[in-house]
Amino acid sequence: MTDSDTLILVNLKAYPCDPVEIAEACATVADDTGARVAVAPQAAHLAAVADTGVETWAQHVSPVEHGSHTGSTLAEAVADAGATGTLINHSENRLKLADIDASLAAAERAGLETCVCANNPAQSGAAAALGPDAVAVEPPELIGGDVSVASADPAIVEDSVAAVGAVDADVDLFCGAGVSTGEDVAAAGELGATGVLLASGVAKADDPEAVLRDLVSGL
Ligand SMILES: O=C(CO)COP(=O)(O)O
Repeated sequence: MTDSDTLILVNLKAYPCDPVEIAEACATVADDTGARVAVAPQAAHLAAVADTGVETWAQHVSPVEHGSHTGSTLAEAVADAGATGTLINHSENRLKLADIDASLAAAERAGLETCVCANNPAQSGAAAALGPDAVAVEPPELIGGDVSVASADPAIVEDSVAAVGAVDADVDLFCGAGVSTGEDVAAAGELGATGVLLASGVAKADDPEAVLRDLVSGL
């Protein structure tokens, strides 16, 4: 990857890390290098993370509007807290097809950038048909592991790029699972991805800033 628009999205999931410390490291590395680095914390930490100045994403928005929806993650509330984008249908928070569509509508209503996650090329193409800004292919069996999707299963990335491009050339294809080094980022770019999603490589690191500097070296 050589494009500074390429996204490195750090999903903090529910890891026991300090979201503000990681957000500050991401903001520092983004400022120093011009790389696009974003953080997706727990919903309750969105405002604190956004206050660091880093690009902030939600991990999920619910397929609802304002109203009687206890326990939901309202897209407008996420945007008010400072998020500018959201994941939808992450492998660890799968939705029904109609709910992916309604979550996309909610995110668009709130002005959020959208990335729908998928397991494989067929799902990637189907997700692209719903018109998100991006689709992220993340093979569930590689999530949380040490081997990056781009080296363990390059065909899944290339085939997802093709599947998404065949449906809608305006939809970006990101990839994720096991990404933790600049080499992994470079390999993903060579396969046609314009962004990477990663979690454990940064959230579990002793020195998140050092990992981030290595990651952006692959752009
Ligand atoms: O699920 C992921 C990002 O959304 C990937 O997680 P890991 O980077 O821990 O494999």
